[in-house]
Amino acid sequence: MAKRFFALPTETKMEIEIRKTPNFKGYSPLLSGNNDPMGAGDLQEGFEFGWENPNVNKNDAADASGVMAGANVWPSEAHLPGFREKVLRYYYASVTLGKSLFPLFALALDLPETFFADKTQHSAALMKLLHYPPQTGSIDERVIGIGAHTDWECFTILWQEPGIQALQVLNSEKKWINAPPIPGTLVINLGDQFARWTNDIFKSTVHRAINRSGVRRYSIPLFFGTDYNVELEPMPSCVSADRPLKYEIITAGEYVKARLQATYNH
Ligand SMILES: O=C(O)CCC(=O)C(=O)O
Ligand SMILES: [Fe+2]
Repeated sequence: MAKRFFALPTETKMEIEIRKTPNFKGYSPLLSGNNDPMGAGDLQEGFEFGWENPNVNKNDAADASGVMAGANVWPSEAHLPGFREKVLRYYYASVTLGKSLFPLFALALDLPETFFADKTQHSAALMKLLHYPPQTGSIDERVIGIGAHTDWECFTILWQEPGIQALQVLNSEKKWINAPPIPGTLVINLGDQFARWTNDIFKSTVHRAINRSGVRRYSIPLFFGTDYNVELEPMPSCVSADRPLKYEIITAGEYVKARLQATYNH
C-alpha cells in the first residue's frame, strides 16, 4: 500500500500536503522535513496520520481535542481504492501492540503495571509511511534519509523493509552501529517522552537512516506517546539530589507539536 501511495503523481500527493492540513497530517515531500538541525533536509517522503475512531466515519472529537487536534487526510478512493481501510487496519493492530507494551515499561520502572493506563486512554499514536529513494554517487552527509534525531513520544514501533540496511543507532560510545531489519521482528526505540518521565533513566535513542542500497526503501514507524493533555512530570523516584530535574514540565501534546513545527518549518 505504501508503495502504491508513493507511486502516485506528485500533484496528487501534494493535494494532501501536511502544510495544508491541521497539525501536520498528510503528505510530506522529499526534503520538506529536517530532523537534524545541522542537516540540510531529509531525503525521504512521508504520509502521516493519527488516531481516528474506527466505528464512525469521522474523527472522534474527544480523541482529537487540544493542541494536536486535527483530522487525518487521505488520498481519494478513486486514486487509491482500499488504501485508508488497509492502512488503518495495520495502524489499529500496531496501537494494540503499543498499548500492551506500556505495562512492561511500568514494571521495568518499579511502578504498578497500570501506571500508564489512565495516561494512554486516547491512543496518541502517529503513524508514518516512509519512502527513501536510494542515494547513489557521492553522498553529502548533510542530506541523508533522515538525519540524526531522537523520537518524541514514549516509544516507537518501527517496521523496516526486509533485506535493506539503512537504520543506524548511536551507541553509548558515540559510534554509529547498524540496526538491520531482522525478519519477523519490529524495532522498538525509546523516545523523549519517556526520557522526560524518567528524568533520563530511560534514554531516548539517537538514530538516523541512510539508504545506500541502490533500491527504494520503505519503513513504517508508529510513534506512541501519552495522551496529549498529560504533563510529562518525572516520577519522584527518578529525581534526587544526584539526579536533579533535567527538563521543564510541559504536556505531551505541546512537546510533540513544538517538535513537529521545528522539523517542518525549517
Ligand atoms: O526509516 C527508519 O528506519 C527510521 C525512521 C525514523 O527514525 C523516524 O521517522 O523517526
Ligand atoms: Fe526516528
